[in-house]
Amino acid sequence: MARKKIAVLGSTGSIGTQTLDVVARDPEAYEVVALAAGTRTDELLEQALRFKPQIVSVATRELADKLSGELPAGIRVVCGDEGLIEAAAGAGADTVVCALMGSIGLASTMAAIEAGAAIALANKETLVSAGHLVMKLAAERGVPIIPVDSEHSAIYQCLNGEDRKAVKRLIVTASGGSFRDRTRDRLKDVTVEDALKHPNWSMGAKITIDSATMVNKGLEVIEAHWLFGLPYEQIDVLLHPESIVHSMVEFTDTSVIAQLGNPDMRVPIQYALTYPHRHSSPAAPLDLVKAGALHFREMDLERFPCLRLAYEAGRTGGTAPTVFNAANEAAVARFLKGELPFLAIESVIEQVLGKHRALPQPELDAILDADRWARREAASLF
Ligand SMILES: NC(=O)C1=CN([C@@H]2O[C@H](COP(=O)(O)OP(=O)(O)OC[C@H]3O[C@@H](n4cnc5c(N)ncnc54)[C@H](OP(=O)(O)O)[C@@H]3O)[C@@H](O)[C@H]2O)C=CC1
Ligand SMILES: CC(=O)[C@@H](O)[C@H](O)COP(=O)(O)O
Ligand SMILES: [Mn+2]
Repeated sequence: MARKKIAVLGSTGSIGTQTLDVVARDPEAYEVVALAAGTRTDELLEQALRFKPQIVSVATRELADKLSGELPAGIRVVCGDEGLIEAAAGAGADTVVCALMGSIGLASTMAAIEAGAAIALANKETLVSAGHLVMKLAAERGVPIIPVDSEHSAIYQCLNGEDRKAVKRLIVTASGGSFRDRTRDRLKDVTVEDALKHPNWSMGAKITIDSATMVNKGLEVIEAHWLFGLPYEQIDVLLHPESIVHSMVEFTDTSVIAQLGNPDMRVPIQYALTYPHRHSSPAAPLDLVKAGALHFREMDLERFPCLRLAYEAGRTGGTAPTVFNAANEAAVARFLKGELPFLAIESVIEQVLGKHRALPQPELDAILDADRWARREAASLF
C-alpha cells in the first residue's frame, strides 16, 4: 500500500515533534513530504535530514539561506507566509497536520484545504478566528477536518456513528491549569515560571498560559461549535483535575459516552492520522485502579472570567471571536516577555472586546483586519 504523505506545519513545536514521533514509529505507513517551522532551525535541520521532505519552510529569508547550505539539493527551502502555504499545499500531502501556534496558521490551513488534503487540526486559533470560512471551504472541497485537540478528538470518537440529532450536549473537560486551586487574590503576583507548570500536560508555552487563564477552554468551546455544528447552549465545560476523561457527549436518552486515557497527545495525533482505524500506541495504558478516583467540579465563570468572555464572543459571532483570540495572543506574548502581570491578560481581552463592533459574516480581509486591529489595541494597553 502507498505510504500516506504527511506535511507537518509547526514541526519543531510540542505537537509537531510528537507527530514526528508517531510517524517515525511506523515508517511503512507514512512519508513526510513537508516540514514547516519558525526559527528553531537546529531542530528543523535534524528533522529534515531524518525525514527527507521535499519542502522545508522557515520564518525568514535569512534562516532559509542558512538552512539551504546545510541540506541536500533535493530539499527545497522556502520561507515566510508564502513558505507556509507552499509546505501546506505544494508537496502533494494527503494529510496536513496543522500545528502552528496562533492565527498565523489560518492561511496555510485554508491553502491545504484548497489543495484537497485532509486536515489533522491542532491549531485551534484558526477555527476560532475564522471558523465559518474554514468549515465552508472544507465542505465545498469535501475535505475532512479531524481534530487533534484532545477534547475534540474525544468528542469525535464519542460521536462516531451516532445520530447527531440525538446529541443533547457536549461536555468539554478542563484541568483548571496551573492555578486551579488558587483564589483570584492569589493570582496577582504569579510568575511566568509558575504559570508554565501545567499539572498534567507538557505543551508549548502559549497554550500552557491559555490553560491557566481558562482561555484555552474558551477557544475549545468555540472550536467545538465549528467542528460539531452545535450552538453554545449545547456546549458545557466541567472541571476535571485528572485530565483522564478527555471529554464526553450526553445524548437525549441520558446516556453519556466519554473517551478516557492517560494524558498523551500522541494518541489523538495518531488517531487523526489513522482515522477511521486504530493502531497500537506508545502511550502508557490507562490503569483506573491506580488512578483511584476521578473528580468533577462545576465551572466557576467568576473565578475564570476568560471563559465567560469566550462564550460571549462566540455567541456574538462574526469578528468577535477573531478579536478575542488575537487580543489574547498579543497579551500572552507580553506576559511571557514579562511586560504584563498575569491578571492583565483577561483585562486586555475584555477591554479590546469592549471597544470592538463585531462585523457579521466577515470575509477573509475583514478577519485579517480585525486580527491586526486587536493586536494593535492589545499592545497599547497597560
Ligand atoms: N501542545 C499540546 O499538547 C497541544 C497543542 N494544541 C494546539 O496546537 C497548536 C501548537 O501548539 P504547541 O505545539 O504547543 O506550540 P509550540 O509553541 O510548541 O509550537 C508551535 C510551532 O509553530 C511554529 N511557529 C510559530 N510561529 C511561527 C511562524 N510565525 N512561522 C512559522 N512557524 C511558526 C513554531 O516554530 P519555531 O518554534 O521553530 O519557531 C513551532 O514549530 C496550538 O494551536 C495549540 O493550541 C492543542 C492541543 C494540545
Ligand atoms: C492536551 C490538550 O488538548 C490541551 O488543550 C489540554 O486540554 C490543556 O488542558 P486544560 O486546558 O484542560 O488545562
Ligand atoms: Mn485541548
